[in-house]
Amino acid sequence: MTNTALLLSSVNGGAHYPTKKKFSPRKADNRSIHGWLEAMKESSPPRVRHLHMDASATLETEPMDIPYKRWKASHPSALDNFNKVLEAAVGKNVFVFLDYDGTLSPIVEDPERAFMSDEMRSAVKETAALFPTAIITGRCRDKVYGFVQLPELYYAGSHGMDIMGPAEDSNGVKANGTKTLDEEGNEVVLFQPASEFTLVMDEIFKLLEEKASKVPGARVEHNKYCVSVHFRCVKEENWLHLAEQVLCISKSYPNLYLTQGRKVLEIRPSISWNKGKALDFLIRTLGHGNKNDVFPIYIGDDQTDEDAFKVVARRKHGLPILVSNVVKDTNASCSLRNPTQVLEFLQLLVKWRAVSAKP
Ligand SMILES: O=P(O)(O)OC[C@H]1O[C@H](O[C@H]2O[C@H](CO)[C@@H](O)[C@H](O)[C@H]2O)[C@H](O)[C@@H](O)[C@@H]1O
Repeated sequence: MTNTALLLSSVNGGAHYPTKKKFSPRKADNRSIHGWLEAMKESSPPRVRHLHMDASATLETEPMDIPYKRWKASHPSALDNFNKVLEAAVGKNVFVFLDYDGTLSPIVEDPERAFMSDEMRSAVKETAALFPTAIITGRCRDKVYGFVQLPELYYAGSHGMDIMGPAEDSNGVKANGTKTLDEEGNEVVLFQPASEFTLVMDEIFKLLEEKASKVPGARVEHNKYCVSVHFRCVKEENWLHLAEQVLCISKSYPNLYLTQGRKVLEIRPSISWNKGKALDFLIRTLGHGNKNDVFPIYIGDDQTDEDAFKVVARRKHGLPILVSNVVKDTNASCSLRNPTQVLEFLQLLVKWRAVSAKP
Protein backbone atom coordinates (compact mmCIF):
# COMPACT_ATOMS: atom_id res chain seq x y z
CA MET A 1 0.00 0.00 0.00
CA THR A 2 1.41 3.42 -0.84
CA ASN A 3 1.73 6.02 1.83
CA THR A 4 -1.00 8.13 0.24
CA ALA A 5 -3.40 5.19 0.03
CA LEU A 6 -2.61 4.28 3.58
CA LEU A 7 -3.31 7.75 4.87
CA LEU A 8 -6.54 8.07 2.96
CA SER A 9 -7.81 4.65 4.00
CA SER A 10 -7.15 5.62 7.59
CA VAL A 11 -8.83 8.97 7.34
CA ASN A 12 -11.83 7.51 5.55
CA GLY A 13 -12.31 4.85 8.22
CA GLY A 14 -10.79 2.13 6.03
CA ALA A 15 -10.65 -1.52 7.02
CA HIS A 16 -7.44 -1.08 8.98
CA TYR A 17 -8.74 1.70 11.18
CA PRO A 18 -9.98 0.69 14.65
CA THR A 19 -13.13 2.54 15.62
CA LYS A 20 -13.26 4.80 18.67
CA LYS A 21 -16.34 3.00 20.00
CA LYS A 22 -14.23 0.07 21.17
CA PHE A 23 -12.65 1.96 24.07
CA SER A 24 -12.89 0.19 27.36
CA PRO A 25 -11.78 1.98 30.53
CA ARG A 26 -8.71 0.58 32.23
CA LYS A 27 -9.03 -0.76 35.73
CA ALA A 28 -7.59 1.53 38.37
CA ASP A 29 -4.21 0.50 39.70
CA ASN A 30 -4.60 0.12 43.44
CA ARG A 31 -0.92 0.08 44.24
CA SER A 32 -0.05 1.86 47.50
CA ILE A 33 1.96 5.03 47.34
CA HIS A 34 5.02 3.12 48.57
CA GLY A 35 4.42 0.55 45.81
CA TRP A 36 4.60 3.32 43.23
CA LEU A 37 7.77 4.76 44.72
CA GLU A 38 9.49 1.36 44.84
CA ALA A 39 8.51 0.59 41.24
CA MET A 40 9.84 3.96 40.10
CA LYS A 41 13.18 3.41 41.84
CA GLU A 42 13.56 -0.11 40.51
CA SER A 43 12.88 0.92 36.94
CA SER A 44 15.79 3.36 36.96
CA PRO A 45 18.43 2.01 39.31
CA PRO A 46 21.62 3.93 40.09
CA ARG A 47 24.26 3.49 37.40
CA VAL A 48 26.68 1.57 39.60
CA ARG A 49 24.69 -1.07 41.34
CA HIS A 50 26.71 -4.23 41.04
CA LEU A 51 28.84 -5.15 43.99
CA HIS A 52 31.97 -5.94 42.03
CA MET A 53 32.05 -2.59 40.27
CA ASP A 54 34.49 0.05 41.41
CA ALA A 55 34.06 3.82 41.10
CA SER A 56 35.36 3.79 37.52
CA ALA A 57 32.67 1.35 36.35
CA THR A 58 30.41 2.68 33.61
CA LEU A 59 27.32 1.57 31.75
CA GLU A 60 29.67 -0.01 29.23
CA THR A 61 30.91 -2.49 31.83
CA GLU A 62 29.38 -5.94 31.80
CA PRO A 63 28.08 -6.76 35.30
CA MET A 64 29.50 -10.01 36.65
CA ASP A 65 27.31 -10.84 39.65
CA ILE A 66 25.40 -14.10 39.77
CA PRO A 67 21.80 -12.75 39.55
CA TYR A 68 22.77 -10.75 36.46
CA LYS A 69 24.52 -13.74 34.87
CA ARG A 70 21.42 -15.88 35.50
CA TRP A 71 19.16 -13.20 34.05
CA LYS A 72 21.43 -12.83 31.03
CA ALA A 73 21.20 -16.57 30.36
CA SER A 74 17.43 -16.22 29.92
CA HIS A 75 17.66 -12.83 28.16
CA PRO A 76 20.66 -13.28 25.89
CA SER A 77 22.38 -10.42 24.17
CA ALA A 78 20.79 -9.62 20.80
CA LEU A 79 24.27 -8.55 19.67
CA ASP A 80 26.27 -11.62 20.74
CA ASN A 81 23.56 -13.88 19.31
CA PHE A 82 22.66 -11.72 16.35
CA ASN A 83 22.50 -14.39 13.63
CA LYS A 84 20.59 -16.79 15.84
CA VAL A 85 17.92 -14.28 16.91
CA LEU A 86 17.48 -13.08 13.35
CA GLU A 87 17.27 -16.62 11.88
CA ALA A 88 13.46 -16.60 11.78
CA ALA A 89 13.44 -13.16 10.10
CA VAL A 90 15.00 -14.39 6.86
CA GLY A 91 12.51 -13.90 4.00
CA LYS A 92 10.04 -12.03 6.25
CA ASN A 93 8.85 -8.44 6.33
CA VAL A 94 10.88 -6.93 9.13
CA PHE A 95 9.38 -3.92 10.94
CA VAL A 96 11.49 -1.94 13.38
CA PHE A 97 9.94 -0.20 16.42
CA LEU A 98 12.11 1.97 18.60
CA ASP A 99 11.45 3.60 21.93
CA TYR A 100 13.30 6.91 22.36
CA ASP A 101 14.53 7.74 25.90
CA GLY A 102 17.02 5.22 27.23
CA THR A 103 17.00 3.42 23.88
CA LEU A 104 18.11 5.88 21.20
CA SER A 105 19.34 8.50 23.68
CA PRO A 106 21.02 7.98 27.04
CA ILE A 107 19.04 8.83 30.18
CA VAL A 108 19.99 12.33 31.35
CA GLU A 109 18.79 14.59 34.16
CA ASP A 110 17.18 17.20 31.94
CA PRO A 111 14.47 15.73 29.66
CA GLU A 112 14.87 18.71 27.31
CA ARG A 113 18.45 17.69 26.64
CA ALA A 114 18.00 14.01 25.82
CA PHE A 115 19.71 14.30 22.46
CA MET A 116 20.55 11.37 20.24
CA SER A 117 23.96 11.24 18.57
CA ASP A 118 24.46 11.90 14.87
CA GLU A 119 25.79 8.36 14.58
CA MET A 120 22.54 7.01 16.01
CA ARG A 121 20.53 9.24 13.67
CA SER A 122 22.44 7.84 10.67
CA ALA A 123 21.88 4.27 11.84
CA VAL A 124 18.12 4.88 12.25
CA LYS A 125 18.00 6.55 8.84
CA GLU A 126 19.72 3.60 7.18
CA THR A 127 17.40 1.22 9.02
CA ALA A 128 14.34 3.13 7.78
CA ALA A 129 15.60 2.94 4.20
CA LEU A 130 15.38 -0.86 4.44
CA PHE A 131 12.50 -1.58 6.84
CA PRO A 132 9.33 0.31 7.87
CA THR A 133 10.55 2.02 11.04
CA ALA A 134 8.60 3.74 13.82
CA ILE A 135 9.46 5.62 17.00
CA ILE A 136 7.01 4.64 19.75
CA THR A 137 7.50 6.93 22.71
CA GLY A 138 5.92 8.42 25.81
CA ARG A 139 7.03 11.82 24.58
CA CYS A 140 4.82 14.25 22.74
CA ARG A 141 5.17 13.53 19.00
CA ASP A 142 6.44 16.97 18.01
CA LYS A 143 9.08 16.94 20.70
CA VAL A 144 10.46 13.54 19.76
CA TYR A 145 10.48 14.61 16.11
CA GLY A 146 12.62 17.58 17.20
CA PHE A 147 15.17 15.12 18.62
CA VAL A 148 15.09 12.52 15.84
CA GLN A 149 14.54 14.79 12.81
CA LEU A 150 13.93 12.01 10.31
CA PRO A 151 10.80 12.67 8.21
CA GLU A 152 10.78 9.19 6.71
CA LEU A 153 9.77 7.49 9.97
CA TYR A 154 6.40 6.75 11.57
CA TYR A 155 5.98 8.49 14.92
CA ALA A 156 3.70 7.29 17.70
CA GLY A 157 3.87 9.87 20.51
CA SER A 158 2.09 9.93 23.91
CA HIS A 159 2.68 6.18 24.42
CA GLY A 160 1.15 5.38 21.03
CA MET A 161 -1.90 7.65 21.37
CA ASP A 162 -0.79 10.05 18.63
CA ILE A 163 0.27 8.27 15.44
CA MET A 164 1.56 9.99 12.35
CA GLY A 165 2.83 8.57 9.08
CA PRO A 166 6.06 9.64 7.38
CA ALA A 167 6.09 13.28 6.31
CA GLU A 168 7.93 12.31 3.13
CA ASP A 169 7.52 9.44 0.77
CA SER A 170 8.55 8.53 -2.71
CA ASN A 171 5.02 9.15 -4.04
CA GLY A 172 4.98 12.91 -3.72
CA VAL A 173 2.84 13.35 -0.60
CA LYS A 174 3.35 16.99 0.36
CA ALA A 175 5.14 17.36 3.64
CA ASN A 176 5.89 20.00 6.21
CA GLY A 177 8.03 19.06 9.21
CA THR A 178 6.31 16.26 11.12
CA LYS A 179 3.01 16.93 9.40
CA THR A 180 1.78 14.90 6.46
CA LEU A 181 -0.60 17.02 4.40
CA ASP A 182 -3.37 15.96 2.06
CA GLU A 183 -4.01 17.53 -1.36
CA GLU A 184 -5.81 20.49 0.28
CA GLY A 185 -2.88 21.08 2.62
CA ASN A 186 -4.70 19.73 5.70
CA GLU A 187 -2.75 17.80 8.28
CA VAL A 188 -3.39 14.05 8.18
CA VAL A 189 -2.94 12.08 11.38
CA LEU A 190 -3.22 8.31 11.24
CA PHE A 191 -4.75 7.75 14.66
CA GLN A 192 -5.44 9.71 17.85
CA PRO A 193 -7.60 7.50 20.06
CA ALA A 194 -7.46 9.94 22.99
CA SER A 195 -8.29 13.15 21.13
CA GLU A 196 -11.29 13.90 23.37
CA PHE A 197 -8.89 14.17 26.35
CA THR A 198 -7.03 17.22 25.00
CA LEU A 199 -8.64 19.73 27.36
CA VAL A 200 -8.50 17.57 30.45
CA MET A 201 -4.80 16.89 29.86
CA ASP A 202 -4.17 20.65 29.70
CA GLU A 203 -6.06 21.02 32.98
CA ILE A 204 -4.06 18.25 34.67
CA PHE A 205 -0.81 19.76 33.40
CA LYS A 206 -1.62 23.10 35.04
CA LEU A 207 -2.63 21.46 38.34
CA LEU A 208 0.49 19.32 38.46
CA GLU A 209 2.74 22.19 37.49
CA GLU A 210 1.36 24.25 40.32
CA LYS A 211 1.96 21.45 42.86
CA ALA A 212 5.40 20.58 41.46
CA SER A 213 6.57 24.20 41.56
CA LYS A 214 6.68 23.87 45.34
CA VAL A 215 8.97 20.82 45.26
CA PRO A 216 12.60 21.62 44.44
CA GLY A 217 13.85 19.69 41.41
CA ALA A 218 10.40 18.48 40.31
CA ARG A 219 9.51 18.99 36.69
CA VAL A 220 6.29 18.44 34.77
CA GLU A 221 6.25 17.64 31.06
CA HIS A 222 3.19 17.95 28.83
CA ASN A 223 3.26 15.02 26.45
CA LYS A 224 -0.07 15.87 24.80
CA TYR A 225 -2.12 12.80 25.85
CA CYS A 226 0.04 12.10 28.89
CA VAL A 227 1.49 14.35 31.57
CA SER A 228 4.78 13.27 33.14
CA VAL A 229 6.02 14.28 36.58
CA HIS A 230 9.78 13.86 36.85
CA PHE A 231 11.36 12.79 40.15
CA ARG A 232 14.96 12.40 38.90
CA CYS A 233 16.19 15.71 40.34
CA VAL A 234 14.01 15.65 43.47
CA LYS A 235 15.71 14.72 46.76
CA GLU A 236 14.48 11.30 47.86
CA GLU A 237 13.19 12.72 51.14
CA ASN A 238 10.66 14.73 49.08
CA TRP A 239 9.51 11.87 46.83
CA LEU A 240 6.68 10.77 49.11
CA HIS A 241 5.21 14.27 49.29
CA LEU A 242 5.38 14.74 45.50
CA ALA A 243 3.91 11.29 44.82
CA GLU A 244 1.02 12.04 47.21
CA GLN A 245 0.19 15.17 45.23
CA VAL A 246 0.23 13.26 41.93
CA LEU A 247 -1.88 10.39 43.28
CA CYS A 248 -4.39 12.76 44.82
CA ILE A 249 -4.90 14.63 41.52
CA SER A 250 -5.05 11.41 39.51
CA LYS A 251 -7.73 9.96 41.85
CA SER A 252 -10.02 12.92 41.32
CA TYR A 253 -10.16 12.15 37.57
CA PRO A 254 -11.72 8.70 37.16
CA ASN A 255 -11.16 8.82 33.39
CA LEU A 256 -7.43 9.06 33.85
CA TYR A 257 -4.93 6.62 35.34
CA LEU A 258 -1.40 6.54 36.62
CA THR A 259 1.63 4.71 35.26
CA GLN A 260 5.26 4.74 36.27
CA GLY A 261 8.52 4.89 34.35
CA ARG A 262 12.16 5.69 35.04
CA LYS A 263 11.90 8.15 37.93
CA VAL A 264 8.69 9.47 36.47
CA LEU A 265 4.97 9.17 37.28
CA GLU A 266 2.60 9.72 34.38
CA ILE A 267 -1.11 10.47 34.18
CA ARG A 268 -2.87 9.43 31.02
CA PRO A 269 -6.35 8.75 29.59
CA SER A 270 -8.00 5.61 30.80
CA ILE A 271 -8.44 4.06 27.40
CA SER A 272 -7.53 0.63 26.21
CA TRP A 273 -4.52 1.75 24.20
CA ASN A 274 -0.78 1.45 24.70
CA LYS A 275 2.52 0.99 22.88
CA GLY A 276 1.65 -2.63 22.03
CA LYS A 277 -1.64 -1.63 20.42
CA ALA A 278 0.14 1.11 18.48
CA LEU A 279 2.59 -1.49 17.17
CA ASP A 280 -0.24 -3.78 16.05
CA PHE A 281 -2.06 -0.81 14.52
CA LEU A 282 0.96 0.18 12.43
CA ILE A 283 1.51 -3.37 11.18
CA ARG A 284 -2.19 -3.65 10.26
CA THR A 285 -2.25 -0.22 8.66
CA LEU A 286 0.67 -1.20 6.48
CA GLY A 287 -1.43 -4.08 5.17
CA HIS A 288 0.07 -6.96 7.17
CA GLY A 289 -2.74 -7.60 9.68
CA ASN A 290 -3.19 -11.35 9.51
CA LYS A 291 0.00 -12.39 7.88
CA ASN A 292 2.62 -14.65 9.39
CA ASP A 293 5.34 -13.25 7.17
CA VAL A 294 5.89 -10.29 9.49
CA PHE A 295 8.86 -10.07 11.87
CA PRO A 296 8.58 -7.06 14.24
CA ILE A 297 11.61 -6.00 16.22
CA TYR A 298 10.81 -3.81 19.24
CA ILE A 299 13.57 -2.20 21.29
CA GLY A 300 12.75 -0.37 24.54
CA ASP A 301 14.01 0.16 28.06
CA ASP A 302 11.06 1.08 30.25
CA GLN A 303 7.92 -0.20 31.94
CA THR A 304 5.56 1.10 29.23
CA ASP A 305 7.55 -0.85 26.62
CA GLU A 306 6.40 -4.06 28.30
CA ASP A 307 2.99 -3.71 26.56
CA ALA A 308 4.80 -3.82 23.23
CA PHE A 309 7.09 -6.68 24.30
CA LYS A 310 3.99 -8.71 25.22
CA VAL A 311 2.40 -8.10 21.82
CA VAL A 312 5.58 -9.09 19.96
CA ALA A 313 6.08 -12.15 22.17
CA ARG A 314 2.52 -13.32 21.42
CA ARG A 315 3.08 -13.18 17.65
CA LYS A 316 4.41 -16.19 15.77
CA HIS A 317 7.63 -14.34 14.91
CA GLY A 318 9.37 -11.30 16.29
CA LEU A 319 12.09 -10.02 18.55
CA PRO A 320 11.33 -8.06 21.76
CA ILE A 321 14.57 -6.54 23.10
CA LEU A 322 14.95 -4.88 26.52
CA VAL A 323 17.69 -2.29 26.95
CA SER A 324 18.99 -2.85 30.45
CA ASN A 325 22.24 -3.21 32.28
CA VAL A 326 20.57 -4.66 35.35
CA VAL A 327 18.22 -7.52 36.14
CA LYS A 328 14.62 -6.62 35.28
CA ASP A 329 11.37 -8.51 35.18
CA THR A 330 10.43 -8.34 31.49
CA ASN A 331 8.44 -9.85 28.65
CA ALA A 332 11.38 -9.27 26.30
CA SER A 333 13.33 -12.34 25.22
CA CYS A 334 16.64 -10.64 24.48
CA SER A 335 18.65 -7.76 25.84
CA LEU A 336 21.04 -4.98 24.94
CA ARG A 337 22.91 -3.16 27.67
CA ASN A 338 22.58 0.48 26.61
CA PRO A 339 22.00 2.84 23.66
CA THR A 340 25.56 2.22 22.42
CA GLN A 341 24.63 -1.42 21.92
CA VAL A 342 21.33 -0.38 20.29
CA LEU A 343 23.43 1.56 17.77
CA GLU A 344 25.63 -1.48 17.10
CA PHE A 345 22.53 -3.67 16.72
CA LEU A 346 20.96 -1.33 14.15
CA GLN A 347 24.23 -1.13 12.21
CA LEU A 348 24.39 -4.94 12.14
CA LEU A 349 20.77 -5.14 11.06
CA VAL A 350 21.49 -2.93 8.06
CA LYS A 351 24.44 -5.13 7.09
CA TRP A 352 22.38 -8.27 7.66
CA ARG A 353 19.72 -7.09 5.19
CA ALA A 354 22.38 -6.52 2.54
CA VAL A 355 23.56 -10.12 2.99
CA SER A 356 20.17 -11.80 3.55
CA ALA A 357 18.64 -10.03 0.52
CA LYS A 358 21.20 -11.59 -1.82
CA PRO A 359 19.68 -14.30 -4.04
O1 LIG B 1 8.79 6.05 25.90
P1 LIG B 1 10.07 6.79 26.05
O2 LIG B 1 10.60 7.34 24.76
O3 LIG B 1 11.12 6.01 26.79
O4 LIG B 1 9.69 8.04 26.98
C1 LIG B 1 9.39 7.81 28.37
C2 LIG B 1 9.67 9.08 29.14
O5 LIG B 1 11.01 9.45 28.78
C3 LIG B 1 11.50 10.69 29.24
O6 LIG B 1 11.85 10.56 30.61
C4 LIG B 1 12.96 9.69 30.82
O7 LIG B 1 14.12 10.23 30.16
C5 LIG B 1 14.56 11.51 30.68
C6 LIG B 1 15.70 12.01 29.81
O8 LIG B 1 16.74 11.09 29.75
C7 LIG B 1 14.93 11.36 32.15
O9 LIG B 1 15.34 12.60 32.69
C8 LIG B 1 13.70 10.83 32.93
O10 LIG B 1 14.06 10.56 34.27
C9 LIG B 1 13.19 9.52 32.30
O11 LIG B 1 12.00 9.10 32.92
C10 LIG B 1 10.52 11.80 28.99
O12 LIG B 1 11.01 13.00 29.56
C11 LIG B 1 9.13 11.46 29.48
O13 LIG B 1 8.25 12.49 29.13
C12 LIG B 1 8.71 10.19 28.75
O14 LIG B 1 7.39 9.83 29.08
